[in-house]
Amino acid sequence: MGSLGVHGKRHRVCVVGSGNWGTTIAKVVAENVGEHADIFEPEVQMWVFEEEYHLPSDSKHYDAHSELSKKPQKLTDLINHFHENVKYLPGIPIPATVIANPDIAAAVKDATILVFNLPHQFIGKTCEQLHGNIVPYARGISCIKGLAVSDRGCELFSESIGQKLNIYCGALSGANIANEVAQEKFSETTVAYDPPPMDSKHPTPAGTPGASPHQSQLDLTKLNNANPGSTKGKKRKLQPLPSDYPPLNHATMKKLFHRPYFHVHLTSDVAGVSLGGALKNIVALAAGFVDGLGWGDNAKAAVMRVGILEEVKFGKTFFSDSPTSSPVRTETFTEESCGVADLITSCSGGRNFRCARMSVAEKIPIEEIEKRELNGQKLQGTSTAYEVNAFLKKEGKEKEFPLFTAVYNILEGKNRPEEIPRLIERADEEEEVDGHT
Ligand SMILES: NC(=O)c1ccc[n+]([C@@H]2O[C@H](COP(=O)([O-])OP(=O)(O)OC[C@H]3O[C@@H](n4cnc5c(N)ncnc54)[C@H](O)[C@@H]3O)[C@@H](O)[C@H]2O)c1
Ligand SMILES: O=P(O)(O)OC[C@H](O)CO
Repeated sequence: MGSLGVHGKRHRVCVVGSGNWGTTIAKVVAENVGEHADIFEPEVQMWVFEEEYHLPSDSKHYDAHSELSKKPQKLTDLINHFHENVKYLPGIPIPATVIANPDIAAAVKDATILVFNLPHQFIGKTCEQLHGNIVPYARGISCIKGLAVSDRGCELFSESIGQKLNIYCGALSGANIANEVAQEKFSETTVAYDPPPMDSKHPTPAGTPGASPHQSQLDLTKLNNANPGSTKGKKRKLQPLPSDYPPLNHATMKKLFHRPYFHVHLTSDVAGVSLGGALKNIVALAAGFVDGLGWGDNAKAAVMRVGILEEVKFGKTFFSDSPTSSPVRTETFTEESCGVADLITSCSGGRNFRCARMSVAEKIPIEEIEKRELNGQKLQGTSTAYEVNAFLKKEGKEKEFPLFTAVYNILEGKNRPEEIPRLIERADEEEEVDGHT
């Protein structure tokens, strides 16, 4: 079972969610905890939103004589029997140390590291179920690509999870199409982790990359800040991690997520990492729309160019003074996997891109394509486009984000994909052209 090293206790990890990416990350984490038995418990719990699943006859596990194949079975039973998520990540073996658990309270029991990985529309309800069931000194990492928009404003999921559960939560995001990572094809990712220093016996020295201006604070008390893109919550104090656990710092996070085929870069820019992952899904829809028209790579490059600029502008406008993490850095979008690299991969082969392309090419609503093509997986771009638009409207800034606004209006049927060039045309150039005519 491994040695305890110099610390009395080891971290127990639970992955909250078990979809296409949730299962992939559970695989990554399980491989790593097995290699770092002095830091982590060897078993990884994976909470599964239980459902019945009937093995398709083309599954390699299908056996006409087996009870498991004759009728629908609980997905958790199938995952634990075959060590494969036969519905959401078929064909990929996962370590036997990943335990699929339908009971959320049991799955998170005693877990000191909670990895949140489920479609963003389900996180609110899931946090309600978690409330009161986690250890108070647990720490989180959100792998969710989306934003929590409410009448309180626009929050990062790392912030909203942190608020709801009174824990610190960082973020993981990158150019990471799940199936490629699951097949161990080389990818990079970005992990943002910027907790108060009490968890780390070796905090990042101030003034060095990865250091945070907030590392001298033990509590997250600036939460009534006037920044519209920040959490406007109640004051809260974090529970320190007991000293008999290994420290939870950048080095530990790297040991948890880094694989030879999945390279992790650590940063403290939680807002930048989260925003890159959420907003690129809107841009991927736009790329799919123009591709669905048959317009080719130049058109796609044009929407990607405008898209990355709107991502940075959104971050700078609304998250320049995040109370719970360092200010957004432009470099996070340009230099890290979670920025332009994720935009490129998502606009090449992501689900949002592919479904938007089919929707335009076949003239079928994207929700129908999602149901037909994704076997229960969820698009994040469509709801994010609506949520971001509601927030921009409230802030009176729709016109300042023409691509995000165009995607929303196309989904709403108020504009057509063919209008994208006009909708994203730069105002100054329109004036110059007018002046010459
Ligand atoms: N799939 C990818 O390639 C990928 C890569 C990186 C990041 N992400 C992000 O990771 C997050 C999770 O995506 P995913 O691909 O794992 O999910 P997914 O798209 O495969 O969604 C299916 C999951 O949703 C769950 N679900 C359905 N109804 C539910 C409910 N009512 N409550 C709770 N869960 C419910 C299902 O059980 C299943 O686990 C998303 O924010 C996504 O953007 C996905
Ligand atoms: O398939 P998508 O569009 O949800 O994108 C998947 C990942 O986010 C790509 O990094």
